[in-house]
Amino acid sequence: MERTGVIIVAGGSGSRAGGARPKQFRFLGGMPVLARTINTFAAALPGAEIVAVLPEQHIGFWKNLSARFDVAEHKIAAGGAERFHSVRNGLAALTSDPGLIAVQDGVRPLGSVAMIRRVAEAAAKHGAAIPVVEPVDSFRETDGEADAAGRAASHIVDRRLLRIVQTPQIFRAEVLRRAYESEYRAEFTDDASVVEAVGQAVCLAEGERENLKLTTPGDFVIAEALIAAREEAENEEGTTDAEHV
Ligand SMILES: Nc1ccn([C@@H]2O[C@H](COP(=O)(O)OP(=O)(O)OP(=O)(O)O)[C@@H](O)[C@H]2O)c(=O)n1
Ligand SMILES: C[C@](O)(CO)[C@H](O)COP(=O)(O)O
Repeated sequence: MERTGVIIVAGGSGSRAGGARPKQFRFLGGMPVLARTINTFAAALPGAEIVAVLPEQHIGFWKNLSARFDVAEHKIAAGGAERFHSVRNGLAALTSDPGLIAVQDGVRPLGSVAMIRRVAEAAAKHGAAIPVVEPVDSFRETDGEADAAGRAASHIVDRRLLRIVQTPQIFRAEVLRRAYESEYRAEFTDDASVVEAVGQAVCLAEGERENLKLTTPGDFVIAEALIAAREEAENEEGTTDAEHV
């Protein structure tokens, strides 16, 4: 596997999840969310340089918290105003000049080692790859603002054409670095949108439905249940599942 740098963006405030501290520091199955994410990447991509991007005001807190757990080696960088700026700060903190760079949401702790390696292999082959899953709901696009009664005209969207986008999003290093020289635009909600804006085609790799982004309080309930089910399955087998850390 080509040498890979990993930027784990955890510089957000977690406003939709609520809680006393940003969601990346909350506990899941007895361990901080961010520690789980870091350890999964260390297992998937041995020897990778990992940078965790954190809200500046929580860097000291994370250093104390992570010292209490077995967390893989990682550097720390300060976050920016938007996810885009946090990725840019993470890029500046990578020192090992890797061939590939993976960008991962710190709050997606449940993806498997196999999936991460699958996306990395696709990126090495095509220059840019992201994990996606097929939606299971129906979608409507609204045609404008809702009226005073809350009614908006809308039309059905063909969901067979849609994919739900996840992370890690992995790119040839020079492609990602060049793309992040762009000015920030509000439609840059992920890294694929940034690299596409400079002309790079993005390969879609198979994601995982369980690769949840912890966004709202209910997501934590689902994630706890998934972790408990995995641990139970591992105990029943009497082995350690190397697929999930
Ligand atoms: N300025 C920002 C904003 C987001 N992120 C990170 O990007 C990932 C995905 O973002 P999201 O789930 O939207 O996290 P928050 O921005 O923290 O959540 P919210 O929008 O609810 O405040 C998270 O790991 C988050 O910490 C970041 O590094 N820097
Ligand atoms: C990067 C991402 O997780 C891909 O699905 C997503 O776009 C992040 O969105 P958010 O606005 O930061 O929640």
